[in-house]
Amino acid sequence: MRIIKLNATASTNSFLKDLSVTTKLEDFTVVVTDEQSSGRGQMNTVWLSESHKNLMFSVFVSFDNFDIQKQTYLNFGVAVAMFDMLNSLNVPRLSVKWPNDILSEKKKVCGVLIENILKGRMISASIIGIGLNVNQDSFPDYLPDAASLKMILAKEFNLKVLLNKFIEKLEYYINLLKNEDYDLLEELYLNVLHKKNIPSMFRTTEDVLFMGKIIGVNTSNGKLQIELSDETVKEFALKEVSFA
Ligand SMILES: O=C(O)CCCC[C@@H]1SC[C@@H]2NC(=O)N[C@@H]21
Repeated sequence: MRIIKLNATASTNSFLKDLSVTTKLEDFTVVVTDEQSSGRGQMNTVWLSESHKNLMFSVFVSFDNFDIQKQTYLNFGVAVAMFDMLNSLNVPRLSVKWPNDILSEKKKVCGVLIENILKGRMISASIIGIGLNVNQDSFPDYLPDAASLKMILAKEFNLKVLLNKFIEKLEYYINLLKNEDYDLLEELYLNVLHKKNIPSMFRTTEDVLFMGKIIGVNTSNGKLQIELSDETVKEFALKEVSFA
């Protein structure tokens, strides 16, 4: 593992992606920063994080023969790695909200943005971007569902120690992925999936409300599978559905 420590950058994902174009990177090269001016989230959202208080980093992982159709398993591995690391710190009531938000006490403590470098139908490398809310004291009112580890556990954490612990876990789960241990990755992910098998109210993008329960994820397209009251199963892509 090689760690590149920056004081400030626009986005660690962008920095690492640019670096990978000009430099041959070894697996688990990490770019971590104290401050991000254009942190990016999923679906073109903005990732806001107080400088020096939280972890903002990206990890480079290359693949020999990794079909883009299997990328859901990479998502499983990254989410489970973060769950596992936080669980080892006794962070309470942890779950993974599909696809890869990590919740504690129903609040989001970590977001993941995976960006792939493609060669045809194959993923030649992935940039795994992680924003982990660690020592921030509060979040603005417009982010009512966000929290930090400090807000939940009432103590501060050393950022470097957490980063090292996570990379150790990530190496383990990426190994499972490279060994094509797909069923195990799916099982581990489904075991910690938020609201799995619990009847819940959902809202579609068209503002339609419906009852259903999450039963799994379609591993070939990454969509969330929700079983409706009449036992039919519907699949939803990111942003097509949310909890009501
Ligand atoms: O929940 C999300 O929408 C994903 C957030 C990912 C944020 C991290 S912070 C480090 C890395 N660099 C970025 O620009 N984004 C990711």
